[in-house]
Amino acid sequence: MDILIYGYGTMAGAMVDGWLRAGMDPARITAYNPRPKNVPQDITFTTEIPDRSFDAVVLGFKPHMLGDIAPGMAGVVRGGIVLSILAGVELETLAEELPDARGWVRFMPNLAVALGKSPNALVERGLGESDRAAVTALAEDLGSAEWLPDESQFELVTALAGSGPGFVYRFIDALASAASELGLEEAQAQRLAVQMVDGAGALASASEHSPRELASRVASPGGMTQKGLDVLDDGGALEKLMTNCLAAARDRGIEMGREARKTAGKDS
Ligand SMILES: NC(=O)C1=CN([C@@H]2O[C@H](COP(=O)(O)OP(=O)(O)OC[C@H]3O[C@@H](n4cnc5c(N)ncnc54)[C@H](OP(=O)(O)O)[C@@H]3O)[C@@H](O)[C@H]2O)C=CC1
Ligand SMILES: O=C(O)[C@@H]1CCC=N1
Repeated sequence: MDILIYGYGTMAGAMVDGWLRAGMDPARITAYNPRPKNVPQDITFTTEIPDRSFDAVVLGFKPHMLGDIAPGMAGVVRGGIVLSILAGVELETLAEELPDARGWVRFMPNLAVALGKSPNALVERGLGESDRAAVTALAEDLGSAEWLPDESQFELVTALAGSGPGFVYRFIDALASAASELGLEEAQAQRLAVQMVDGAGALASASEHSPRELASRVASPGGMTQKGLDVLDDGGALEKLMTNCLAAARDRGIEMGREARKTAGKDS
């Protein structure tokens, strides 16, 4: 499968890093961006829209740009598979805007693709079995492939797994700032917070126990951790905060989908 990256920004660049890290032949990757970008050696880069089609085309631009950009993409997607990382943009909109493709996939990664550690949410229209297997392999090179049966929860999944690193980074930052506020040297607080989350995440991944169970294993009866957990749990504070956080992100995704349809002239 030869791949065109159409719009080489932060996320698409991280996907290329991940695929190369997983051993993909760089000759399979072409990247188009209207302005020059630093790209890994050995992939092909161009600031001109290629005049041929590709097996798969990753949409790497901003969601609201789809309506303006799609007409110029007919040639590159002809007969291929569209892999859209555009937040909020539905399969229906992709199929209407890029009708020359043979299949459309919403492929929602996060920035950990660069390390092969992203859960990648997937939902498709028009793929046969072998295309689906090929897309699964592309996702697994970047972490894992999580196919969804339909799009109904895709914005929520995007909030959790796509935006999620942003929420975790904010949590790490808050932990470090709090420790620094309470007297620890700032750089050391940040180092400790980052390494702690790294180890805790790895343990949660490897463990047979749920995160809830792991938390109670950390909290020795009558000890320090329980006192801290009591603050987070008071009135369901953390759970309420996270529910509001995910709902706000999800709802923005739904709104962005509407905006993309409007820009594409498909909605009022
Ligand atoms: N950042 C993240 O963690 C995630 C992002 N996404 C999705 O990834 C997409 C890109 O986001 P992100 O990487 O953060 O944003 P960036 O701004 O880094 O990337 C957008 C890219 O689109 C390029 N671009 C601008 N105009 C055009 C055009 N006419 N044709 C082709 N490319 C164009 C930009 O080029 P230039 O810089 O030269 O203007 C830039 O390289 C979004 O749709 C977003 O929803 C999905 C999951 C996670
Ligand atoms: O913030 C955004 O809209 C994109 C989608 C998921 C992560 N970044």
